Amino acid sequence: MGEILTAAQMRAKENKAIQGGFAHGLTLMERAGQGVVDATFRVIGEARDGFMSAVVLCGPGNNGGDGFVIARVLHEMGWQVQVYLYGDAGRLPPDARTMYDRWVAIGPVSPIKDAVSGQGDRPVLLFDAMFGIGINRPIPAVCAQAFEAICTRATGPECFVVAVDCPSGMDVDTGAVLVGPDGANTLLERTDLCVTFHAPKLGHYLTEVGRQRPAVVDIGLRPEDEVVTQLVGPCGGPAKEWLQSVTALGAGGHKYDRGHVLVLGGGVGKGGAARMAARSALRVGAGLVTLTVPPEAIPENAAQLNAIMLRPLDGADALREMLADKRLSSVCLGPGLGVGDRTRALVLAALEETAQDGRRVVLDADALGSFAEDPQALFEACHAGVVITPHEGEFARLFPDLAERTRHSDPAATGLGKVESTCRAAERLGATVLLKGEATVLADPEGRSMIHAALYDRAAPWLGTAGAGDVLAGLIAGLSAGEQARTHAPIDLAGAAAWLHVECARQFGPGLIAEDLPEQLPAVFRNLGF
Ligand SMILES: NC(=O)C1=CN([C@@H]2O[C@H](COP(=O)(O)OP(=O)(O)OC[C@H]3O[C@@H](n4cnc5c(N)ncnc54)[C@H](O)[C@@H]3O)[C@@H](O)[C@H]2O)[C@@H](O)CC1
Ligand SMILES: [K+]
Repeated sequence: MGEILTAAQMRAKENKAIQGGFAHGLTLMERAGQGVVDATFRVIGEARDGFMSAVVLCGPGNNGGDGFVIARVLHEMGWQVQVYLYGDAGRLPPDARTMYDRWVAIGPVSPIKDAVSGQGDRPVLLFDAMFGIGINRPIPAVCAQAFEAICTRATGPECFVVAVDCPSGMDVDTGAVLVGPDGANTLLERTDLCVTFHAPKLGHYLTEVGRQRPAVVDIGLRPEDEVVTQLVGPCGGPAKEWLQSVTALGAGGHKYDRGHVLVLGGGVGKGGAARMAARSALRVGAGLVTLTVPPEAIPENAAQLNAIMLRPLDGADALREMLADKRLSSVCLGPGLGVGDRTRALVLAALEETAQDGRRVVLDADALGSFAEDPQALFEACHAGVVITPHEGEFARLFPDLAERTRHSDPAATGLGKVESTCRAAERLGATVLLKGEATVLADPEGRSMIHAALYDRAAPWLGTAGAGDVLAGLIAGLSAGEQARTHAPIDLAGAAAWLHVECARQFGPGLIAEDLPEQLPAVFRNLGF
């Protein structure tokens, strides 16, 4: 899994390298600027004769410093480069000032307001080096206007927009674009490629910044030595190797080694969600799956199930008795269970029975909805083996204060990014939280956090379909049941489930309905080389 940083972590890393004497700020900036140019040409290919024009928009901080390096590197390659600066050159920070001086020995710098008229030809390349990780308020209107005016100049080729570190105005911790009262910021939507340094930042995987994943330039900083957020996935290596340890599939062995999942289902006519969860648990590798439902719902379920076993369940006491059998190695509650007292009692019974031995419990949908009036009761009962899988609405009902502060558009000092609020929720709960979305965020009470982004080359918008969440809950329960699960933290299993969920959707393609997801798993595993 790859590592992703907050702005503060990136700054700390740079400061440590510079103060520790491992790197000079100017060297880092030189590598950053050169790296942006290299990454750009890797994507667009070599320049076409006669169309070698670029514009670099530089800001008042070190992001602007990168811009002056970019301008110089392009000039040395024979490009015609126009450079615009927002702010006063006399107030640039020292490294950026040095890079400015090196550029002005080569070519002119115009004030950014000169670009607002839209005169001149559109350049082939437009570099946004106005603001990077140092932005703390919306970008000045003149910067947004100059950018837009260049993109919409009347003549010239379509320009390819490169965001240096991030589209200016993006808060890299939350992925939110800071927009002032005086205008729009079109930088995010117009960005073709974002090139960042050392490691992606959270915002790059909470929001799409460009038409493909951001390019990451190695500027010579050391790898992470502290806990940082991880990006779920095989991260360059073969997916099979990564999944082999997390799933029970590599193990072979007896069905009992692959665990026994208990899924609780709802009443008559409400059984589809739990059946999909159960089927997903079985397909993803659990050895056995039992669905347990109110006695009156047995005939309906019996008519639908074959490989999945079926047992009647009267209520919470009966569930306690059932869970006294420790061979039931993970439990999934919520899909189609119904909101209300019965579900509350079932959840509390399951949590109590599993608290001592750390058996894994997945709580989704109605299992969470049943605690909307009294989240504290859920917090008190949860233990480290639990994974909750709320969507944003369910999250807001359990953690109203955190949700309020996470509203995407709120860049105020009290705002929280999705990652930070999920971490706080996990801490409060004492259990793992998987907050669903295009960018799914996971956090556990040990302080680990992950993002699983269904963005860029892993976008699967058709996954937003009824019942997809029930499948995800079943996948997590299925991965949590086997012997192998004992050596993995719940967050790692939940992350792998989220990855497989999206992989199924991507391999199936548009037209997908939730039932297709577990049926796609065999092809997914086969294509991965299992
Ligand atoms: N030596 C280093 O520290 C390196 C820094 N790098 C670059 O430096 C960037 C961070 O540099 P900085 O910390 O200087 O921050 P930025 O260049 O992102 O911008 C901060 C500057 O803009 C001002 N500012 C913020 N919001 C503003 C607004 N709305 N209106 C007007 N001014 C505003 C701040 O007061 C500050 O002067 C990174 O994103 C990266 O591009 C890279 O060159 C790698 C090496
Ligand atoms: K930028």
